[in-house]
Amino acid sequence: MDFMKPETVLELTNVRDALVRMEDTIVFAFIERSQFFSTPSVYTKNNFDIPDFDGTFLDWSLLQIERTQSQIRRYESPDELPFFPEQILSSFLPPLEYPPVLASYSDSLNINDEIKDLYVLNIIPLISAGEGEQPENLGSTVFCDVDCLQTLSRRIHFGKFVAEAKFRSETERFTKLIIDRDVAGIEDAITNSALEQTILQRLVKKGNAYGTDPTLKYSQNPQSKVSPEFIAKIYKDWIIPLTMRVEVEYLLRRLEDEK
Ligand SMILES: O=C(O)C(=O)C[C@]1(C(=O)O)C=C[C@@H](O)C=C1
Repeated sequence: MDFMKPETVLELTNVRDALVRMEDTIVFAFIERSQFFSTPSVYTKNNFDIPDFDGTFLDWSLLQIERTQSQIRRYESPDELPFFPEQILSSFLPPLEYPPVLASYSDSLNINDEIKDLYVLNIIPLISAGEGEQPENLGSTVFCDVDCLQTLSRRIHFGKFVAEAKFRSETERFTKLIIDRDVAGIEDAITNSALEQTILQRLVKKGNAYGTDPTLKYSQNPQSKVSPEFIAKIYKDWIIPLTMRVEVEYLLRRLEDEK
């Protein structure tokens, strides 16, 4: 996929290849986070006395990182969406002129708040080293969280590219479903259960392979760092359903923007 060449972005096979590649990034991000305990103090609002800031240490860190990364043009890329869209900065570098691929309302479809909440509530308990915290690891923990959140956000919002590719290849079918506001029909049209099964099975294999020291492969009991079953569960319960939600929400508005 090359965002300068829209035809490559609108090819569903290319979009799916990118999603497969992101599995690696997500599995490794979870493995990095698994070194640390759950660390509740970084997710508790105003637990630390942060000057001029009302929120959690995670929020503060994420915001500082986004402000820096916005200046190196991270959010000009059509596949990156900030958690704090109102507070990012513009870059001193020349603006990037990507040819538009997605509909004009695409940036306003942003479910990052929801992704952050479910990450803290549901994903951390499954991937962290256990309950509790070590005071010397607050920064390292949050750094891993930012990585996990950015990669989850990119993966889930990639649903927009999936949806655009599907809309263009079956415009008539989707146009009818959109006019009828037929959410169940849209869900049905975008679901590929066989592909989901393949993804979940591959994740268990990746979790095992990436999370285990390869030199211990033939030992009695090589321990994987994050349970491969939990990785598959996180995809099944949250990542895939939210990707589909993004697809549906994107499609429901798609006729506003007939190009
Ligand atoms: O690849 C697709 O067609 C998608 O819609 C993406 C995705 C996923 O999140 O991986 C979501 C729903 C489908 O059932 C299969 C896969």
